[in-house]
Amino acid sequence: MWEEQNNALYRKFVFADFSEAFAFMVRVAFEAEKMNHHPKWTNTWNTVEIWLNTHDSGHKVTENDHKLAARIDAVA
Ligand SMILES: C[C@H](O)[C@H](O)[C@H]1CNC2=NC(N)=NC(=O)C2=N1
Repeated sequence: MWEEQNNALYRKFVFADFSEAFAFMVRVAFEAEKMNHHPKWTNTWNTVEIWLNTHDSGHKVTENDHKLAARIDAVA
């Protein structure tokens, strides 16, 4: 589930291994490009952590962040 913390939507995704995690990141990258809205994220082996906010709006959580979060859930 996404949590709101420090003006960002945050969620941690854990996969079976690095291949699954990286394939997810590729799917997210294409969704992000389509929206021109991009995640801040980290990857450590099978784990991807994502923070979403809108720097163009003073680093606040906006509708675009909720929209990208929903698209990320759909490709997870
Ligand atoms: C110029 C371009 O539209 C902006 O820099 C976009 C690109 N991707 C972005 N991604 C996110 N998460 N927030 C933004 O404010 C943002 N702005």
